[in-house]
Amino acid sequence: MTANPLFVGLDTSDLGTAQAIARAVAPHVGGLKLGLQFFTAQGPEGVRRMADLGLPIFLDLKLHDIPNTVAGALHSLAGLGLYMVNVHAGGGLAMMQAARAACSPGTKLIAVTVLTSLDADDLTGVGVGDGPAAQVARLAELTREAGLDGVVCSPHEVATLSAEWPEGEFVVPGIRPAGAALGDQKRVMTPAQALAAGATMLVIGRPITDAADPAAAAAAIAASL
Ligand SMILES: O=C(O)c1cc(=O)[nH]c(=O)n1[C@@H]1O[C@H](COP(=O)(O)O)[C@@H](O)[C@H]1O
Repeated sequence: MTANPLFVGLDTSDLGTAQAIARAVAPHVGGLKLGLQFFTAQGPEGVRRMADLGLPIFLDLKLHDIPNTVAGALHSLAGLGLYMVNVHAGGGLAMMQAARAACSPGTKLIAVTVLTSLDADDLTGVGVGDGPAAQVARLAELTREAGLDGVVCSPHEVATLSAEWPEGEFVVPGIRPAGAALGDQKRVMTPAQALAAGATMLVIGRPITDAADPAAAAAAIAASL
């Protein structure tokens, strides 16, 4: 874990916006998380520009494809000096093993278990009848077997998982300060609750980026930990 576990999620298509928020919150966060919206608009060059700010970068592309394609994508990312990248654990053991082999040695590789925007009803809709906790546990076990560094899970599962996998990385989105708008998130807790439950990284986007004063919002969250 980096010294400060708070990574700000910069979900914007605009490089200038991402740079401005990153500069404002830099004193209060441990790193930057760039995702699909940023990458589809700005590509690897945009990632390099963000890395110029000097903070660790978690590139959240949630890769999920056949093993050969995922491995190829990870080879393409080599050279960006990333702190962390992710794949979907639902891609299966062989895909995760191929990802492990292709990922740069200095980059942490983690797997998304069950998205924090899904609840038990949503899982039933995709054929998983026994709820988020059971599905997260199954996928975390598969992730560990594949030799990855850890998982993305919601704050609701992290206590059980971190007790069973003490050296694992537990990246936890679905974080909402008390009273904050949920948006599309369904399995949530506050930053302090998620950290106490065992998260090694907190990913927080809109509660910081949509605030009138992102620096103050990030500072308040950091102070609450
Ligand atoms: O892998 C992720 O980062 C991720 C996994 C997950 O299950 N849920 C989830 O919200 N995320 C990401 O975490 C960020 C959360 O953003 P906010 O909901 O705005 O705090 C977004 O950039 C999501 O893409």
